[in-house]
Amino acid sequence: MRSPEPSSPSPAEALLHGQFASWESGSSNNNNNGCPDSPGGSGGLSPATSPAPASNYALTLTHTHIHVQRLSPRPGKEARLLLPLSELLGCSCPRAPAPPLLVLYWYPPGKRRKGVSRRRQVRAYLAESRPEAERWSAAVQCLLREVPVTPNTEFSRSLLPRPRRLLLLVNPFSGRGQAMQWCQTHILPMIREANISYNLIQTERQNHARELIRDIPLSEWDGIIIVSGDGLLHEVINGLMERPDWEQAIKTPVGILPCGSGNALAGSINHYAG
Ligand SMILES: Nc1ncnc2c1ncn2[C@@H]1O[C@H](COP(=O)(O)OP(=O)(O)OP(=O)(O)O)[C@@H](O)[C@H]1O
Repeated sequence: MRSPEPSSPSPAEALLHGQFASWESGSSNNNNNGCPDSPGGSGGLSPATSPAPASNYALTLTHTHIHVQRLSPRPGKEARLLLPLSELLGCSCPRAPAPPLLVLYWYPPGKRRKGVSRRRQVRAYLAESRPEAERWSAAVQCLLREVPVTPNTEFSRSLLPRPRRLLLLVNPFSGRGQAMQWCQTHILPMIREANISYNLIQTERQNHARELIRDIPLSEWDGIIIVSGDGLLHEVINGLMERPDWEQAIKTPVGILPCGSGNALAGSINHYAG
């Protein structure tokens, strides 16, 4: 977790407050950043395998953070931690028969030699009941989707807007031919963690993406993501500009996840974005 935060949230700031138990990650847990007994880690989730006693936490949700205070063992100032919502990708509450977990997918920034990188961490907390875990999951998602909420809000999934929908266009032959593999291992898991729904289309030939984008109802999509090199992006822009509604169509958010050989455009965007 990030650096310890000395101050607790005031009761007026709290949107939700509750008690949870720790839930260990199945894989090695070396991402605690100095937080002893912190639940979660970098891998998948599984029941605690060690006989170590469970830690108990008080979680407080505010508009900007999740405050985590360890209650036992060894409560105290050093056991108080802060999760900024700006670093949270999403959350989930796995369905029964899984236990009532609040699972947080967290990507804190870390320094590397050049620029900043983000490393995935999963934090899971065992709630007292399934309705409580679902209430927290809904509340966190409301905040991530910028739904206006107050401490009086009765959090439930019904408050959430429809999930965002992305159209992914993947050129399986771009670059070294690893675009689909990257999708499976990196991109799709992140999209799912962010509670985004998607449709993935593999391009089958030259101009496939261009024709597709020219003809599909764009209102069904919140954005188009290109998993490829510059060539496919070029096709998508051409497809948007060839539509009768091009003036509106060209405003569709388009993203590129570079998997080509040159990736000059993605490199240039990254460079100018800092
Ligand atoms: N299934 C496919 N078979 C053959 N060509 C394809 C297929 N899908 C897309 N293409 C074409 O391949 C061209 C090159 O693809 P892309 O730009 O993604 O990769 P790249 O050439 O490796 O990357 P870069 O442009 O960054 O060097 C695109 O213009 C596209 O028209």
